[in-house]
This record gives sequence, C-alpha cells and structure tokens, in this order.
Amino acid sequence: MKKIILLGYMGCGKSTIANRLSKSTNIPCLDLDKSIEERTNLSINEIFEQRGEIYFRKLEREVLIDLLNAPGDLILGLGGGTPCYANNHELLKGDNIMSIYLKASVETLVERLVSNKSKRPIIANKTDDELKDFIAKHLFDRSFYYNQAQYKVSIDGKSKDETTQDILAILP
Ligand SMILES: Nc1ncnc2c1ncn2[C@@H]1O[C@H](COP(=O)(O)OP(=O)(O)OP(=O)(O)O)[C@@H](O)[C@H]1O
Ligand SMILES: O=C(O)C1=C[C@@H](O)[C@@H](O)[C@H](O)C1
Ligand SMILES: [Mg+2]
Repeated sequence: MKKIILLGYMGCGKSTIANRLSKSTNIPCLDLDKSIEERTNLSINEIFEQRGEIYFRKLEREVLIDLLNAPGDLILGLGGGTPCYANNHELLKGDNIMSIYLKASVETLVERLVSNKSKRPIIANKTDDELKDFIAKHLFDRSFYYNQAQYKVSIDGKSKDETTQDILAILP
C-alpha cells in the first residue's frame, strides 16, 4: 500500500493536482480538508468560527492518522498547514509514504489567492495590500516543514498539466 502525499502552501494546487494524478494513475484520491468537512458536517470556515483553530488542528491530525493507516493506495492532498502542526511532518516519513512539496513563489501564491480568500480562514480577513507580506512571512515560517518532504516540485509558470506530468515522472 502506498500513500502519495501532496503538501504546500494554500493555493499551490494540492487539491487540483491530486485529482488529476488520480485520473492518470487510477489511484483513489482524497482531500484532507474535504475529509474533515465530511467527518464534522461543517465547512472549514465553520470549524474555525465555531470551534477555533486549535480544535481544527487536533481534528486535522486525527483524520490524517486515520487516512495514513487506512488500507490501500491513496493520493492525499493535505491542508496548507497540515505538516506544520503537532509534529505531523514526522508522520509523513513512514516507509510506505511518498511526500511531495508543491513549491510555489510568493508571487504565484498571491496571484492565485487574492481573489480566492473567502474559504480560507487564515487569510480571509487580510486586505489585498496585506496579503503579499503576510504570505511572504508565513511561507518563510512554514518552509522548514514543507522542505522535509521527500520530493519537491516547482510549480511556478507551469500549467496544471505540466505540474501533473512532473509528478507522474517521479512516481514509482
Ligand atoms: N498549475 C496551475 N496553474 C494555474 N492555476 C492553478 C494551477 N494549479 C492550481 N491552480 C488554481 O489555483 C487555485 C488553487 O488550487 P487548489 O485549490 O488546488 O490549491 P490547494 O493547494 O488545494 O489550496 P488549499 O490549501 O487552500 O486547499 C485553483 O483556483 C486552481 O484552479
Ligand atoms: O494553511 C492553512 O493553515 C490552512 C489551509 C487550508 O487547506 C485549510 O486546512 C485551513 O483553511 C488551514
Ligand atoms: Mg485544497
């Protein structure tokens, strides 16, 4: 059983690329954020609003552990913060796990996120002017964890197809 894990900052394309990889490989895919929403019957925004981020981070770890331990092959798109909390990055070093960091520049991320903030509670209340500085600092803080991934794929200037092909080329 192998688990292919996509990680990286919000907007780097984890959910999008996980779906495309799944279609090309016939390996089923799941999205950790979606799995959390299904388990709680709440949206990510509602979880943050009603229960707070600490509750979300506990749940995120629990659902991650369950999915990593489930039988069968899986492509899993993590949440943007998943490897950066509760030592989750150590969970991604198991023998049957292939972790892939979708590495994006601050510019690419700002471009994608500026009009897509509302469903992402960490940035939802940032003004467009604040967003670039926030992402630059946040990405810097998180990079230590993202860089623990086994593979790094740069996504700047690439189409969804090109990124998908780059990842297919490193799959066993
Ligand atoms: N290679 C690409 N080129 C252009 N746009 C892309 C590419 N990959 C993804 N996108 C777009 O970027 C946006 C963010 O992608 P996606 O939701 O897959 O990111 P994510 O990493 O799952 O984010 P989050 O951590 O917030 O769930 C989407 O609108 C998607 O269509
Ligand atoms: O970067 C983050 O901390 C987050 C990213 C999203 O995928 C969600 O997991 C949630 O909005 C938190
Ligand atoms: Mg996603």
